[in-house]
Amino acid sequence: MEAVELCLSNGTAENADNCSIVLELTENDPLFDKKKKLLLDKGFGVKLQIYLKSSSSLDSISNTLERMLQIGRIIHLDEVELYFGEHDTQLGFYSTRNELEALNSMLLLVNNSLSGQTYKLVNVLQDLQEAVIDKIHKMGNKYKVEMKIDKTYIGDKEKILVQWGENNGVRTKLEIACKFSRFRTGWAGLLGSLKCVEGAGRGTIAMEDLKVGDIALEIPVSIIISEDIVYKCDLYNILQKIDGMSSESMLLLWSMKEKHNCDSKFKNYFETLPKEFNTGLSFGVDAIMALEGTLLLEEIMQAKEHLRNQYDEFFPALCNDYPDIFPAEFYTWEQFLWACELWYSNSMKVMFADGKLRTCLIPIAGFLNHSNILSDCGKPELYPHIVHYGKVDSVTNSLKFPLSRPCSAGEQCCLSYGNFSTSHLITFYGFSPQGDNPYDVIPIDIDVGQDDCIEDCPMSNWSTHMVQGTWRSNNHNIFHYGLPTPLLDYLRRVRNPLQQEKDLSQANLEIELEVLEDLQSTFSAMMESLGDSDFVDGENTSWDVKLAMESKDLQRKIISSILTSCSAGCKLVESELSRFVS
Ligand SMILES: C[S@@+](CC[C@H](N)C(=O)[O-])C[C@H]1O[C@@H](n2cnc3c(N)ncnc32)[C@H](O)[C@@H]1O
Repeated sequence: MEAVELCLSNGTAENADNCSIVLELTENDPLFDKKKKLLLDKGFGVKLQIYLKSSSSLDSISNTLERMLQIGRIIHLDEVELYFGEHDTQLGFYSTRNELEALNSMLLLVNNSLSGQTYKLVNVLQDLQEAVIDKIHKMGNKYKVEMKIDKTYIGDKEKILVQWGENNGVRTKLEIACKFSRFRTGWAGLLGSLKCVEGAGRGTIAMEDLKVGDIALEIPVSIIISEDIVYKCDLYNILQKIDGMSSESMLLLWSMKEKHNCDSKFKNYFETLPKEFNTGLSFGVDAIMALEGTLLLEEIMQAKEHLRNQYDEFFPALCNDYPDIFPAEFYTWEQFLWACELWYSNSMKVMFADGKLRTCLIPIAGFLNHSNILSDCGKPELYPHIVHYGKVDSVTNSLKFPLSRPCSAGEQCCLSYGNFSTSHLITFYGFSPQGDNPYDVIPIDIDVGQDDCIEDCPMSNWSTHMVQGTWRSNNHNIFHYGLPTPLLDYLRRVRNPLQQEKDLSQANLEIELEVLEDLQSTFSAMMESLGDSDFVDGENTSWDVKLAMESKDLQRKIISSILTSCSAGCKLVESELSRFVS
């Protein structure tokens, strides 16, 4: 899971009747040039100082917020959103994830500006704060999810862990549910749509109505499992002498032994962990065979090879040299894989008070599931309740999980593990999100040399190119075809480096045809390598083969959409070209 960092900075009070808030795109943003270009195109700079007067009316506050939001959205775009570059012109935003992050950054800026202001300015800032929260609420009404939980399913081990946590200073407004189903209300509810979540295992449910800013969960640093724990144990003296031994590897080896330790401080935590994680790293032979030709197969094989090399580096040497400290029965390849799956699927990156980022296991917080919601139009969305987490509060020496959007009593409270593709989620977390995931992209292997870069045009300079299902695009017109502009522009430039205007000249149209035919042949070959569609017999198919086939079908669906768009595009271009012939 990834921590989210803010890249906006806030300003200071100007005088008793004015204050300003500064929004800034920081230069260490890896997408700085591209975002800067977009900001300039929209008439903004990379730094914008917004002035608020104590006499500001509600209308002017609302306009100010809209302006701040336009900048905030661009600052919070991720690589995929920036590459595919389209935003929903009807709704006026890019994605629920982006909107939620932009709104919450605004809220943080306003909250920070509130301290130390004069009475009059506090009123204006509070109006702005309310306007932001109102926008967050309005977004949420469309996606209201209700959870049906059967409390008899709450397990004893989970109850004991929560009790242990509370005795050690954990504060929680969430309870653990072991089995639940959910159905959507709101527009979708009116349509009578019923959605069950299957296979998400345990999750966290709000015990009361939680507002934006409420702390859903607070974990003291003393019960967070981080590298500091290893430094205090008997393994450390040996591990520290091994060249290239990272703190992550030490933690893996520590957890393989600690789970057998009856006197462990974390015994209650280990008791709640599954015996098997069922991620892509545990796929059996049938599932691997079913994956032939897929990106998921590549991802799983690469990850497994890396882990196998790591295992072979340490074992059996450590068991042979120090059998008392590394008993062979605790350090089998299967146990190593279990520990890797634990750390991949349950760890979070945490910034500690000393400014160091450490990968940690966090008891109780480990029950938080990844947000995955279907919007009213059936589009799956990343819409987490908790966005900004992962930084230790140095005053309380605890990790807090504040709400970025409301969560009603009885609703599942989720965070985001990151903007991951389905193949990544299957490989490292063992699940495939519902419906169509915006991060399901197929990278295109083009060797983009330095000479190909256009210095003044950051939006055209991408070191990697990719495609996604063309059903996600709103623009299937000539010169677009539902395909990403950076890719099309790159392929056009390869054919004619001097092309400037996208007009309907014969030379341009001929290039369009070549580009589309080129893409068609690349993707036809990719489709062929996937073979025919497989039949899934729901009841008799194992979990891994089911996931493998789902993932293969998804890849087929994306490729098929590209082929359909290329062929529709060719027809459009040919029809324009026929004017020249006649
Ligand atoms: C950090 S744990 C969350 C708690 C977990 N559900 C449990 O029972 O221990 C991560 C695991 O939860 C499951 N999970 C999380 N979010 C999910 C989702 N949106 N859909 C399906 N499974 C999910 C996956 O198995 C994932 O590896």
